[in-house]
Amino acid sequence: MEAALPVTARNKRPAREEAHRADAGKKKRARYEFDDINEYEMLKEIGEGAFGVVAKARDHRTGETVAVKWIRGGLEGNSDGSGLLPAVVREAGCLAACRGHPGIVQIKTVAAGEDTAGNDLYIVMELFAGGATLRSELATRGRPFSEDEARDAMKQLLEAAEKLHATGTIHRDINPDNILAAAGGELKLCGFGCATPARRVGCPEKPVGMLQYCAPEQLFGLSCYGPEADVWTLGCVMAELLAGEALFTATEEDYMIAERINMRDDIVSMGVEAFDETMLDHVSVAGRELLAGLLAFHSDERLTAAEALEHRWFTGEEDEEVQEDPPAAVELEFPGFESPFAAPVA
Ligand SMILES: Nc1ncnc2c1ncn2[C@@H]1O[C@H](COP(=O)(O)OP(=O)(O)OP(=O)(O)O)[C@@H](O)[C@H]1O
Repeated sequence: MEAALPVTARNKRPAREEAHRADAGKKKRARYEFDDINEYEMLKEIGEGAFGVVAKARDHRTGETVAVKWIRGGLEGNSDGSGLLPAVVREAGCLAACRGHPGIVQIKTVAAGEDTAGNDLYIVMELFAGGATLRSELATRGRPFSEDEARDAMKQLLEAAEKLHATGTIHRDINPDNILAAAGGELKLCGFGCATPARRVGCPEKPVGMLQYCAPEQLFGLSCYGPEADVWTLGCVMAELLAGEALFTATEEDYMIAERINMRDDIVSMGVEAFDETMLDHVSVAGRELLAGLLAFHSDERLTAAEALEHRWFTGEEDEEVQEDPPAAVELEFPGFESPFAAPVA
């Protein structure tokens, strides 16, 4: 950790209300209404984000305990959309659009402080008690989720994704580190730093988010992708919950080497080859069928979050159907590679 969060005193100065944007050397002013970070007393660091730490804090005005995500240099932005400010505005905007949904961490406000650290911004959120993530939860258990537990978790996550996608946003960095987990099984999606309005065209060529969870269309470097990319990552999360291990295990270095020598096919194949098919043998036919729908190689064949929630793995409509008409083996088509889900139907 490079620096500790500043412990602020109450009401040192009024809130900063103006952000400065550099525009080809000359300054432009963009007006944002920010809360005053000096109204919050930082109590304890509870997590680390890409641009600063997340801390438990108290709002002096209300006495409420909140989570404050510190974004170093958050006020810096350029007119071409680069820099952190546009990203913070996107993150805060995505969170604000999802306000009220129980599966998404709730934003309260964005704060700045003239006298704390020049260009820094702070996203103030509801505090999700416990500080555990799905990653730490899996590590603590030391065993996979049962199918019922995985169903409960995936329902919450798919409902959160359904809401997010309905607002026209993609998260692009769903992975077990960005899913907060409470002891009772309640989950909340966080880590919206890569979130962006869902666009079919104009996404950056380089994949964002953790590469092991990136959809094939991102890994292939396509510049057009949408909410289907989040659905793929949710498929990776579902497989990880049921297997107790990550689905794709190629390292960032493996991916980088493959990318550098322009072997984009290898980028995906490395992940698939690293996957041990037997890890999901115990999963029901309906569960494997849903996984295949979430992990459809071609994005236009992938289920949407809303469609996935209608799947019989959730609705429980499978038993009669299975007895009357057993479904064919669930297969995933990875061009050129054997399907990891071609296990025989139980
Ligand atoms: N509202 C919250 N309540 C409790 N803990 C939180 C909250 N938000 C984040 N955390 C903790 O802080 C960690 C980092 O969260 P953050 O949102 O910064 O994710 P990130 O993905 O690292 O950041 P970024 O989205 O900027 O890349 C989380 O893994 C979690 O442990």
